[in-house]
Amino acid sequence: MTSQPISNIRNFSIVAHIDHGKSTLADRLIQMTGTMTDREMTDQVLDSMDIERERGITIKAQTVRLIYAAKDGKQYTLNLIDTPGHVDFAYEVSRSLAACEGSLLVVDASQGVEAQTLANVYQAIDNNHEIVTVLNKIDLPAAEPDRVKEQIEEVIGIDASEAVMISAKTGLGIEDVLEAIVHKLPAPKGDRDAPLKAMLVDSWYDAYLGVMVLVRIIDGTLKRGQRVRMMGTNAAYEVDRIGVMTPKFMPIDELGPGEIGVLTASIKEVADTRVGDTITDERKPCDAALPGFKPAQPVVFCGLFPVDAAEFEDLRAAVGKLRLNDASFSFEMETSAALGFGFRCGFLGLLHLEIIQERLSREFDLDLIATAPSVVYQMTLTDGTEIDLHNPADMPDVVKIKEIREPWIRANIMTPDEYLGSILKLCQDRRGVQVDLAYVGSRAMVTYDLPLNEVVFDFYDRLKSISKGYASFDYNLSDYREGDLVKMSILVNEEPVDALSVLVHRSQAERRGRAMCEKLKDLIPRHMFKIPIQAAIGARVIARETLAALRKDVTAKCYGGDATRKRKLLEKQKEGKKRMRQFGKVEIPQEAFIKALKMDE
Ligand SMILES: Nc1nc2c(ncn2[C@@H]2O[C@H](COP(=O)(O)OP(=O)(O)OP(=O)(O)O)[C@@H](O)[C@H]2O)c(=O)[nH]1
Repeated sequence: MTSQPISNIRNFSIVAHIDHGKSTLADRLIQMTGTMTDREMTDQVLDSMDIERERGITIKAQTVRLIYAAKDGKQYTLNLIDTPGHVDFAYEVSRSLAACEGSLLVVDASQGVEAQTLANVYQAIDNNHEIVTVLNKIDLPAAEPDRVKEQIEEVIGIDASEAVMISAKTGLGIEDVLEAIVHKLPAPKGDRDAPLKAMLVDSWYDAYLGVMVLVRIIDGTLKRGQRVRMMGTNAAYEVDRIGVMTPKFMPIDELGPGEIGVLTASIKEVADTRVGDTITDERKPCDAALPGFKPAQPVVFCGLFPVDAAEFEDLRAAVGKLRLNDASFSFEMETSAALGFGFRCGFLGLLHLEIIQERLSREFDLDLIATAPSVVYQMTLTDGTEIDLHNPADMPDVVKIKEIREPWIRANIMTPDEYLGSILKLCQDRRGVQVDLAYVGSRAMVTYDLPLNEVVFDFYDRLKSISKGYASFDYNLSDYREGDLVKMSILVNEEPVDALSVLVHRSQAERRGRAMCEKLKDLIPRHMFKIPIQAAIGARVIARETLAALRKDVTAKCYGGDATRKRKLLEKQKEGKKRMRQFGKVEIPQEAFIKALKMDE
């Protein structure tokens, strides 16, 4: 591949609300520019992980270089950086955007602007992007392009009169998108003769090539064999390979200013690379690193334990493997009185947590118990020590605590008018503080400050069910605020089950405690004896349920009868047992740990 003049390069990303058609459009662009043959196109090329495809969400940002012969007779190199479509990965999104000069704003013409459309497009605008508005799904009978254009102008405040109308599904209008990219988005700028300055945009692990690092060259050139230094981690490497993704890796000799490509350099783990870091020449470094470098911080933690204690080593190997490819996932060993050996894991957010759990059970075939997700609390102790608490089980004695602070988020919710009342109530119940309420046509746009603690568990599920799926939600971590938080323990048959203890706001403790006891009463099977289930703060019991004793043995009714039937029943019971955990004399099913925490209001 010959090197292009910088004026023929366009770097762009696609910003959209989930499901508005970002991946479908990306695939069409790849197909139209002949980068791949139809046979090579799997359903959606850019979302390559199984779970991503199944759930239809983009998790890891990927990139692709397209060669487009435009109507003006010139050939252009278009670099598309795919951004993850979820708030958990906000920092990755911000770095991907910082690597481009423009964005395609894709809006579903039948749905209009949603919460994530706003969050993402504002980020693009913050990065000084030129924006090309694309209205997708105009093939749908419900499409209302004129109304949506108006809405975009009104809500986002950008000119939508020249919006490109397309159907990514049928292929209509895709060439217009390519022309708009070439003519409306600016070419990158950069100085070829300056020392190398490149941004580390993303990294991932490839089974054949090892750790691959996606870079955007700002100034200078990057060549094979060059010695480079990462300015944030201060590690130095010799570059083994340079290439571009088409979307397959294709080796090239050199990357110049404005270009986006990939390097490999015998880097052992993805964790050795930091998104947002600046890469420079070891011998002739640039003066200053790029601004805005911020290592990813886990915000949600939970314990993961094997159902079968013998699988602990398998779990250790599995989390180690996942970490190879995901620097933002962290873990350390943990022991629980109730659950034995496991790991305390840190995640960027709830979706991230769910993805990792799912991968562990699916790809590694592990049966896991996950404890209640918890946020990171900051504490000041009476002796002045500051600690970060990741696990409610490690909560210091209350007399030693001077102050507890919890993370708050600013949430944007967009919803059809008719669900607004219930949504406001939900936010209010979760200790929310209303910041703003505005209308866009018949849709309400509410901004709330909420404690992350109240959102982590099932806020999103509740929001979706209240609004029949129509409300959309987006958030940013804002600050830490002091809170009157207490540790609530759950006792089953008088024994505390540490994996079920949670930190709650004092005002919510009784309600949460009662709900958890009621849930557990339904989730724990009856035993031969009566089982008290209690919620307590310190020594004070705040809620109690009693699970009545079971009278008969399951096989009693086939006494003297058919032996096969009896064996089958026992086997069935054994199967059930595998998913149970013994607590003192009581067996608690695996599913109880998560289900007990869900609130049906
Ligand atoms: N009718 C119609 N459906 C479309 C069109 N474009 C995409 N879709 C469908 O809309 C759904 C979502 O499309 P995706 O491309 O996966 O959406 P996305 O924005 O990439 O979603 P994330 O990857 O989760 O961010 C899929 O079922 C697509 O088949 C279109 O132009 N017309």
